[in-house]
Amino acid sequence: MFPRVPHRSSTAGPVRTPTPRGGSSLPENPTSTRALRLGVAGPVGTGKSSLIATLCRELAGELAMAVVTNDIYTDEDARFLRSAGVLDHERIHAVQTGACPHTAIRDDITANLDAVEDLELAFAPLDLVLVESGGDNLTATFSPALVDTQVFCLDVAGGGDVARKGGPGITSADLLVVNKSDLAPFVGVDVGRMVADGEKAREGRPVLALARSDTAAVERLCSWVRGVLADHREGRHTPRDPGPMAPHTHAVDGHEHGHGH
Ligand SMILES: Nc1nc2c(ncn2[C@@H]2O[C@H](COP(=O)(O)OP(=O)(O)OP(=O)(O)O)[C@@H](O)[C@H]2O)c(=O)[nH]1
Repeated sequence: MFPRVPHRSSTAGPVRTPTPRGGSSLPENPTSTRALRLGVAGPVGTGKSSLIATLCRELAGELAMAVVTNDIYTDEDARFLRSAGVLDHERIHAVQTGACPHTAIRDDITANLDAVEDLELAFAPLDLVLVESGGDNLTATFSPALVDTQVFCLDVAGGGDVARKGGPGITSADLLVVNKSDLAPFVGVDVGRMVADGEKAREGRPVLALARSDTAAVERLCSWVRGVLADHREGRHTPRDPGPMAPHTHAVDGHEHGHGH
């Protein structure tokens, strides 16, 4: 896809000179920081790939972007994004985790960090790299060593009570998205209630009700990304760790392995 490059430190350092881009309301990159790395996590099927496709569609005209996807056994999410035609195919890199998705975004981030850094070098200067986690459960969050900021995605069809159930993604991701709000009338969910539950759990951190067909909500999502990117460029953004998942075990090939996290 593109040449492998030596592994570099992932810290936000002066690795590039900014390129002004037409149409962006963002300030130029005064500190020459590397791209903002934005993770999108959440349970299976909540709309992570679609949210990333929407961000690419809306922002690729003003920001230089690339995407890393994670799937356990396939490259299906990368193929979905390539077929959506939202970015050049080479800017979308698939990581096959071969294990539970949180392993690759939190416990051993090497494959993802390599993919992010390869894209940043191959397409320098990039403004924004989106990293999609494989679909996991309510406890999966990104390591702050991999991404600078993270979105946790729920969807209304998963049940109106999910935002109340807590877990580090819901309570502490930088943005909680209550996705597919257009489906709420069909599944008997009160989106306002779900958003209020999320806000209560998050002590003021933002919650956004989103549907890809809702242009006002999509614009709010884009504005949030622009705001975090501006903070990142100005050195005002500090990556936060939403917190580890609970210790648990997985049965693999007849034996179990545990995660202490
Ligand atoms: N109605 C509606 N459907 C949506 C929306 N966003 C995504 N979907 C649908 O929800 C399904 C799952 O969307 P994906 O984007 O593949 O979800 P995902 O979280 O990436 O899925 P995994 O990678 O398998 O975990 C697809 O059928 C999408 O078309 C939305 O805003 N509204």
